[in-house]
Amino acid sequence: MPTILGQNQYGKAETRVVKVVRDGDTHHLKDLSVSVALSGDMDAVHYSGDNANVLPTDTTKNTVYAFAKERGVESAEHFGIELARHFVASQESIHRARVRIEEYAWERLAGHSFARKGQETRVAEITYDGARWQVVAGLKDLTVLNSTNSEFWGYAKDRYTTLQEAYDRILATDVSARWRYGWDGAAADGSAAAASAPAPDWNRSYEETRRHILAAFAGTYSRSLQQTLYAMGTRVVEHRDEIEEIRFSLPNKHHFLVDLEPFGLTNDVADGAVYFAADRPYGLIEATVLRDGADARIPVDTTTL
Ligand SMILES: O=c1[nH]c(=O)c2[nH]c(=O)[nH]c2[nH]1
Repeated sequence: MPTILGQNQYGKAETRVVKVVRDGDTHHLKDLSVSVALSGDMDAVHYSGDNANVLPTDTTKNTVYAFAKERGVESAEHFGIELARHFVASQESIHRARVRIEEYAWERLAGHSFARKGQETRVAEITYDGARWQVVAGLKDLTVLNSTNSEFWGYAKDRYTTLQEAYDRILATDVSARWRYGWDGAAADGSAAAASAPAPDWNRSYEETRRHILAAFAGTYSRSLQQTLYAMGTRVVEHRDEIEEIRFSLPNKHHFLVDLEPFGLTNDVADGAVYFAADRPYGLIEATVLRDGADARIPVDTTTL
């Protein structure tokens, strides 16, 4: 044989598992990406396509979900130890298991509302034509999640609709928002004297707008992400006189309850539910909320800003 097989390993990479444990109105969240790599007696599958020693990668994924349900996720380390031991102990052909885990940290906004730890990106776009200013500020990658108080049902259905109605789902998004300030540097009499119209306190405005967005996200009982978007925009425009319009681009980061029935496990939202966090495709919900009478000037393709 002109070749021999060298080091090899296989498994499922980046299984995204979210576990929500409810303690009354206080929910506890674990959010992991788990990558399993197995190795052992794998000559035959490579040399001749004999799969007898191959525990499917699909099974390693299922095991991650089932273990999250049955054994819980006390820590990434402990969870990884349980998994690695299981694969080596239960399959004669597997001699080594490497489990890599990334854990995403969330900070609590309220009982069941969370923001991903790590600062979002603040953005600003300033335009000046020699007479007037336009300032559009915003943020992106502010990841938030409500582990309850979100429903989606009563939607239009056609022959291609398979989505099940949801009465208690996870609502998660990466908030991207752009807001336009009314300030244009003009004096009250309309003359373009930049010095005569005081500019807003940009830093305070940013912090307050961010705070209102988060408060509206956490405080809105949501029947759709569209409704939550409108509530966030309304709250900003109502509380911040200096802002004329705000535009959101919100990916709907779907979290699906994992079907654990094949493993004899129930997976109920009320009892330590395990979710599959899908990354794509995602719904993308976008809209502008305007002060009544304001011009819509924020470009529609805000993500290029
Ligand atoms: O909040 C939602 N809005 C939608 O428009 C939609 N569409 C969908 O499939 N799920 C959801 N969720």
